[in-house]
Amino acid sequence: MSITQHHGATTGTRAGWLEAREVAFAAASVVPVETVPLDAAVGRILVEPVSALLDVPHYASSAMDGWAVAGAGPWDIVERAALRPGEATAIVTGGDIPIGADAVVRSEIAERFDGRLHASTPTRGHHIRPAGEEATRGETVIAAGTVLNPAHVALAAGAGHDTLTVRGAVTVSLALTGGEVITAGLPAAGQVRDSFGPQLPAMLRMLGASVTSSRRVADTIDDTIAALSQPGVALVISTGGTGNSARDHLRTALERLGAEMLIDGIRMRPGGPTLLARLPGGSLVLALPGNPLAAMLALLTIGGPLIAGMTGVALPDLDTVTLAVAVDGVAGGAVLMPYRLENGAAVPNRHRASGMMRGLADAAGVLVVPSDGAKKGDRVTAIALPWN
Ligand SMILES: Nc1nc2c(c(=O)[nH]1)N[C@H]1C(S)=C(S)[C@@H](COP(=O)(O)OP(=O)(O)OC[C@H]3O[C@@H](n4cnc5c(N)ncnc54)[C@H](O)[C@@H]3O)O[C@H]1N2
Ligand code: MOO
Repeated sequence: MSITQHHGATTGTRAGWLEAREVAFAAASVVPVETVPLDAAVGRILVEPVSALLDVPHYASSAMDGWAVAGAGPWDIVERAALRPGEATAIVTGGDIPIGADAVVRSEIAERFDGRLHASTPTRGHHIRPAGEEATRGETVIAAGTVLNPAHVALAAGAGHDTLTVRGAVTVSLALTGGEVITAGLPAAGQVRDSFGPQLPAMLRMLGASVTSSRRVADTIDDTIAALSQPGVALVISTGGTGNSARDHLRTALERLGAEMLIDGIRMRPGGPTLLARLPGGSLVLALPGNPLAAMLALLTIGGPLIAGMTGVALPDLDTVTLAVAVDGVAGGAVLMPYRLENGAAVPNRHRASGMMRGLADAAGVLVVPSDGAKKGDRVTAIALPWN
């Protein structure tokens, strides 16, 4: 196929912007939940509420190094696990409070002489951490749906758990095309520094998926087919090659693999050539355009909903912002514009052409401007950025 031939044209009808989100969300099969050790649960979404398997703490303990005392002082010093009034026994922080003890006296305010312990008599319960102070047995301490942080998994350990059941991890294989792409140093004319290698794994992590493999695809049909059809991979995300030029093999590869086109282009700019396809084995291919901003906006448009669907959580909400200025639309679809906020209202950033990153790098979010544009003061749909 020659590059003068109808490049970027679609074989089917392009999806509307909102429709594309919904199609991507609905296309996803939920990854099965898994039970993982506590340290592997950080960042995952809890499926079942965590309840305390015992009182936390499960026994009354001392909050200080010192003396467990019973009744009023001075006290006879004994070495026993049960005290009678007028007796004291040494105790360390965290130590089990002896039966009959009323309080703990800190070591530095007590004096030992005449074989007895002297200090003013503490109030009942002083420096004793009662059992069940943090949670009682059976009490829910972490709600289902929580994204687990390091404190949550420590809390689960304290509540007696060894593992947690979390939503399945969405894993992604990346297939990056582009013979002109170089990964280090200064590019010569006709070459371009790789935008995707450094940003896609982090971006996908923020959207709730993790990249488990990444390969550079040669400009050949065979290598493209091999990259898209990896056994056991539920989601392949490719970059570039979505056009119809002689060097773009993606569509041909999908056709040869017998893929079902779920989204054959989106009525949006940049990012219009984005594809979503299902291979006969059930795995999904999200094909992002090669232009860096187009790819990021496509990922925000349908990548987020797709990963949410695979994770088994709700379709992400959209924002609405007030425009500080009038903006022009473009016939045929939504225009996505990274914006900044000035006095609480949105102003489109400069440097937002399809191949640029500056506008997005400094953005508060991305406006979704309707094809007929919008006036100053209008409320317009916006996408939040996962790093803001
Ligand atoms: N005749 C037409 N040409 C184009 C059309 C069209 O409708 N008719 N659509 C344009 C649009 S819109 C987009 S978007 C791109 C889609 O291009 P591809 O997905 O085929 O991507 P490539 O051609 O491989 O690359 C496009 C552009 O992106 C650069 N690129 C690719 N990979 C990387 C990377 N890893 N890091 C940085 N930059 C990358 C590549 O060098 C190209 O400049 O097609 C338009 N053309
Ligand atoms: O998706 Mo293309 O510009 O719209 O870059």
